[in-house]
Amino acid sequence: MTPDFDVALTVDQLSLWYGERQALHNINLHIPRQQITALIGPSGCGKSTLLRCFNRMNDVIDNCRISGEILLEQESVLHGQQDLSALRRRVGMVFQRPNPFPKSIYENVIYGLRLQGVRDRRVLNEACERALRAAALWGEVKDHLGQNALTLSSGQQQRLVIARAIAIEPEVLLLDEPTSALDPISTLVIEELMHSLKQHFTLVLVTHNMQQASRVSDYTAFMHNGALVEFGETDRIFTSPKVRRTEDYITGRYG
Ligand SMILES: Nc1ncnc2c1ncn2[C@@H]1O[C@H](COP(=O)(O)OP(=O)(O)OP(=O)(O)O)[C@@H](O)[C@H]1O
Repeated sequence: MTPDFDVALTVDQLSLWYGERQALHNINLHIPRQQITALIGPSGCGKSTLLRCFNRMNDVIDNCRISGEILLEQESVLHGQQDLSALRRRVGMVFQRPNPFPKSIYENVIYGLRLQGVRDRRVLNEACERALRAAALWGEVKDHLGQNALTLSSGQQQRLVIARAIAIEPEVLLLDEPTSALDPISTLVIEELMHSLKQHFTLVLVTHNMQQASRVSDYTAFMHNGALVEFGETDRIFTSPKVRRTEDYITGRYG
């Protein structure tokens, strides 16, 4: 069925196996452009596995086999001529634990641009400021960009990692439980940040936190046992789910 929104990613009959064990079962899903889509579901249901398919992070896992297709703006992600580093420039990722490099704040942010061969100091400085502003960190770090990134608080480190990811202007940003290692205040800061980032990027968020999914996401996909059970606008999923299993999960009856 054609969705009534602009599509950034199309998942078409996607199945995935780790060795003999099937972890994703025939997933069909459209991820809306410049919106936040939350992937929710009980532990082990395949949320992170699906997220990792979007930038082919599963490629490094031995015995991982995939069938079906994912399209990024109509181009094949899984097959075809897609170059992995080009794909990952278009589809950035932020993990559960902040993982800045043991370098200065400045060098962290411009890391991807340096890899791309950008040398012009003015271009790098502007990109650094732009990314830090977009990641709501500029005000806190602008006077000590040379400081080692590991001296920042975890909440600041996570915003720095987001700045690093967006400095190269990806189309899609994948967020795998980005606040689960953070305190409630840092969590709220990142949630507000996600809200502003969707003006420029498509966000896909894996979260265990139902309040977070309902607070920040526009669309929600509920997964169970490797299958997509239900997808729709977040307000609808949380107020009138069509499937009993979704209702049981979001009302805390299991998971
Ligand atoms: N590298 C791997 N090798 C083998 N099996 C894996 C691997 N990664 C995940 N799995 C299995 O695939 C299934 C889905 O895991 P996945 O991490 O995607 O679930 P999840 O919904 O993100 O879970 P959680 O919420 O606990 O992070 C699980 O049964 C898990 O044990």
